[in-house]
Amino acid sequence: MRRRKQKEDSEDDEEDEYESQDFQHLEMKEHNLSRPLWVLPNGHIFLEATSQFYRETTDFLIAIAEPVSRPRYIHEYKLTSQSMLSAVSIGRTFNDIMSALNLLSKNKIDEGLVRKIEEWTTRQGRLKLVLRENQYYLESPDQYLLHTLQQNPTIKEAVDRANLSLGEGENAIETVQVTTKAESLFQTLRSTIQQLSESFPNVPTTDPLHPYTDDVEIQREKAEYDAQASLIQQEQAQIDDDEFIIDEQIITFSVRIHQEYVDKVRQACETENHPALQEYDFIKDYTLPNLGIELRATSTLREHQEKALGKMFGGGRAHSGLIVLPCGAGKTLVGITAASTVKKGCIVVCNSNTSVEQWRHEFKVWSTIEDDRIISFTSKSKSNLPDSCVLITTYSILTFSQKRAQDSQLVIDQIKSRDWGLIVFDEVHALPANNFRRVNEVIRANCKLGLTATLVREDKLIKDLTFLIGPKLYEANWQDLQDKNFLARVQCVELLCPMSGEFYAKSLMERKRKQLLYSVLNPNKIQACEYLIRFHQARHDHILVFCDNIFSLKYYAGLFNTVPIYGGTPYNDRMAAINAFNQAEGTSTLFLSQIGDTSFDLPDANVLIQVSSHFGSRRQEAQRLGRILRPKQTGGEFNAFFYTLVSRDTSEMAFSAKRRSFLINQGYSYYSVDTFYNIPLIRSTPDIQSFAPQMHMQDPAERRKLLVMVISANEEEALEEKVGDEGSMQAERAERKTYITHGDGRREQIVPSSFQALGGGLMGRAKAAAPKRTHAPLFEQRNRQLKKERLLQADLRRQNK
Ligand SMILES: Nc1ncnc2c1ncn2[C@@H]1O[C@H](COP(=O)(O)OP(=O)(O)OP(=O)(O)O)[C@@H](O)[C@H]1O
Repeated sequence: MRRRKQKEDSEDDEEDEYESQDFQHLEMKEHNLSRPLWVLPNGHIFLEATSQFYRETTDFLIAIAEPVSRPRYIHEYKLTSQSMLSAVSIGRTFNDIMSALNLLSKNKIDEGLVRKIEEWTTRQGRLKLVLRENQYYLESPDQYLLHTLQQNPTIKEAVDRANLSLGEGENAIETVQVTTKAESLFQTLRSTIQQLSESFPNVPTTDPLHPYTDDVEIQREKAEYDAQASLIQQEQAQIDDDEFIIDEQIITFSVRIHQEYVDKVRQACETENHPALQEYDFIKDYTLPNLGIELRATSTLREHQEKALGKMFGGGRAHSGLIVLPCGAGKTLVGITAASTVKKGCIVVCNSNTSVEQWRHEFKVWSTIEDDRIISFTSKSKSNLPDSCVLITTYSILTFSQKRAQDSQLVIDQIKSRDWGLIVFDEVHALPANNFRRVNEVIRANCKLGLTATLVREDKLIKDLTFLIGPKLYEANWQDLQDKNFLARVQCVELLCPMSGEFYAKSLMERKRKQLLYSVLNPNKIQACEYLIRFHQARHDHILVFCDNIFSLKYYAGLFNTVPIYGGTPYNDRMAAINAFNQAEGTSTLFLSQIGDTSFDLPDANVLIQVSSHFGSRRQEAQRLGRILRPKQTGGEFNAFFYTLVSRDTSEMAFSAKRRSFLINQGYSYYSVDTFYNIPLIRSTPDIQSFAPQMHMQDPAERRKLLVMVISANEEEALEEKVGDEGSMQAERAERKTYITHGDGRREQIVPSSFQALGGGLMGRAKAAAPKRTHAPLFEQRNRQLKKERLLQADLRRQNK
């Protein structure tokens, strides 16, 4: 595990790699001033965010390319094989893409890149695995490809089995479906280019971001810009004529495959280098019973939610894939709308019991579904399934591999015995791929939707998601949502705290793992943290303090007489603290371990201070930022504050730089300051020092006491808390033991204290409840520490004299 973590941290993602090349000799096109894109031969695309065509061009780029970095003025995207798969899955074709790119690019597009795009789009887009009228088909416009694929033994077997099960008079192998080319092209490119043409006459003059001012020279340039815009408009009209008004026919061939082979056939197509996109023709599904669910008349989708769902349901079929929206942008409503559109049995899988309850609540708020049609299946709640329902459960329940409680097993058997219209994977990025495979084994779902805030994962397992669920269908731009007030406006600050001399000196004598404790409990960092807490308390803010190391978390929380929230916090204490935080009228402060990264709903939090974190994890940084992203009604330029406290000259500095990179690429700017007086918000606030005299760590005796405590801590105490599925599984195990069967067959539930210690079935680690293992190396280590402690005490006594 440890080794894996290190691997995650050391690995650099492909996103980070950037080939530096000389692009001075790009051939510029006519009217390049008003075209918004630079398309480089290496597939990187740069968008001028100041362009009048910014909005439409962004929609187009999001559909065909991976966002690399989107700061305020210039956005960078990258064309990749995966992004092309996503583009093809939502109906883009090579011609669509090239027409739009040629129109929008300032420079002529490199021939090599054009060939690459052609290869990506034609190879990947040619095959679909379609569920139509309750039969599975491999579908392609390329008849030869379908024949070739049938040479693969698995696909051949799947086709042969399907033929065996055909009824008399049914058509044998291939069927033909016809659509017009004009129709399909119209549906795709039209939306992009027509929107562009509509916006051409409106050259902005008052846009503050726009580079044009009153200067005479600039006015001349602007006139030229206007003239170019109308020329491009004509060019666009020309494209309409050439590309759209062709009433040609596209013929689609399909071959039927047996239902039992669906996953194997997908795998085989992948191996043959022709990944099959999954589509579900839910309108023509007459086998699965319908589910009575509609969105309420009062539920109005936001623009980004509509766009995401538009991609999922393009062409009247449901496309399996991933939707990426930042925390707080309304993924839950996207999932609920998808369920209300498909109107068949739906499973939602989330990562904690708390999330299960939240989803249940939101289904009731946004949709008309009857109460008895929403079933929560957790370690605490189990019931029989009606013929069609929304089932909300957790990953750990579905993937639990040991013997289950009898009533759990009954529910699992019911889940396995039927087909589901839709499965929604919440927080899809957080789970290992083998868990998804296990979920796939348990559930047969016709369409799969993965929801996530970030597709960043240090271990590259994210690529497996494309295979297991489907390509990315939509990814929102964080800054755009912030500008529209759908997200809070966050100021990010990294505060560098010098290591206090005695802590630094002693930490050098320790092994790497233990050094972490010295950096987290660095008295200067504690002071900075306390200062920020007191400052924001005075503003009546809702403050979250994150610390992944439990030993330190307890210390920080202790300074404020607060209960720390981590895996070992008893369930009732935990919920009481969270409820108090959410209901507080004035200020409130919560100290959390990494179980707070995703598990709890804390909508009012607007300040986050992290004193320790999981190495260089960009995903955790993004998740944590998400904790304060819920839109806020108040505030000036910024209404949420994200602080990372870093001990100078320690490994924390390198990790911090890596953690920030994801958010910087989302357009957030970080202030790095070396004293809290330089934090912009604090500098502009009067009376900033008024509470300084009451603060901890001013008395040398208190610092020494802390130093002794850190020295005497053992290495295990320097470790992070381990959270995730494991905790929930342990809860499930504990839960199994909580039943006794009486002589008359009656079962009675008992809640043992260890179960309480686990947090009553929520996330958390049994570590706190489990007895500590004792063995020789630990004794030796302890002895070494005692010796060090005695030496230090003597040292301190000498200094005091
Ligand atoms: N279309 C909408 N209209 C009004 N409110 C909305 C809409 N969509 C979402 N919200 C509200 O925005 C808030 C955040 O939504 P939600 O919890 O679904 O976000 P999320 O993306 O799942 O965030 P997280 O990852 O933090 O759970 C909720 O209070 C939700 O009710």
